[in-house]
Amino acid sequence: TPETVSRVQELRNIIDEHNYRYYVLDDPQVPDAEYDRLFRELQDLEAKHPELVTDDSPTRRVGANAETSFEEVVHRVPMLSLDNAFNEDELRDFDRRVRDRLKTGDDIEYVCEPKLDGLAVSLHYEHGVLIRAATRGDGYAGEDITANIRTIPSVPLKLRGSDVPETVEVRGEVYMPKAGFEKLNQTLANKGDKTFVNPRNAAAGSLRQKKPSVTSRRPLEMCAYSVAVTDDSILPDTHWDCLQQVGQWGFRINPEMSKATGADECLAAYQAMMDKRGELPYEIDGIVFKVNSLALQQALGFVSRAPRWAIAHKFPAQEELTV
Ligand SMILES: NC(=O)n1nc(-c2ccco2)nc1N
Repeated sequence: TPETVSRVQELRNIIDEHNYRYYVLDDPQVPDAEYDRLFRELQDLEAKHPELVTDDSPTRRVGANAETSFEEVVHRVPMLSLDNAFNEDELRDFDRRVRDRLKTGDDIEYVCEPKLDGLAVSLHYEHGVLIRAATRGDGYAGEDITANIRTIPSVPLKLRGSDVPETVEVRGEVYMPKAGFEKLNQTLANKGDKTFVNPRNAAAGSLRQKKPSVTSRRPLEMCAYSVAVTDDSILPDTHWDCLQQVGQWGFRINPEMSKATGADECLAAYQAMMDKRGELPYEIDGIVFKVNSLALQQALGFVSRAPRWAIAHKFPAQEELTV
């Protein structure tokens, strides 16, 4: 009946918004019991009216009998790796190369992002619906891990809001928070199973599962860090504003992000991030500085394997620090 159809649609919108508040903003608006009641009502209605079920329903995160195909996916825009800076001089060299290439004496504004130590993924949305998710692979082609990615609560199955582009590709890092990693290893050890060496391996192993139902039981999260491809819809003209837009579409963006102008401020941001590294709930292995202006990014382009407009300034390896 029309009432059922509208109730199903209303429940989906309400549940999507609660998921966004809970998993992306870490700021739930209702107690879990209220959420569970709404979710069960939607499940019951969908069970009674299977013809109403759509792939982007919040009840469809773990595909019924979906198996991950790991088919090859060619990236429309290559997912290139980042060049590294290991010390202050190399960071200053990067900033100088940027200014020399742009033939400007002005200080450059950068966005400073913690470099999450997880797995880079690329998510493709058409008409606001998640169509395909792929690993980075060799940068030019990766593996299809859509069924597994769908099980991650902080990955929107449908972009939030009304003005979403026809096609958009959002890239980010899938990672396992430290607490979830410790708990998973404890569970594995209790079962006599092999444990993971670090959260990055645990995230990789969890995304490599053939069964999405296994992935869905792993504490994975995703943080978006770039928009790669869109139709001719207008994107903001700075990387920072693009990320705010991606946050509005329902993605988690990193709350530790900041802006810095010139090499000195970048180095201050590097030190500040290193100082707070221990208390972050996830592992990071550096800070990524990206030229904020998309026009300047365009002008700088990429060298064969890495963008000229970004650098990953790595921390000393963790074990060295603990010695
Ligand atoms: N791993 C990580 O957190 N990354 N990686 C990039 C990146 C890789 C290529 C362009 O940007 N950005 C961030 N925050």
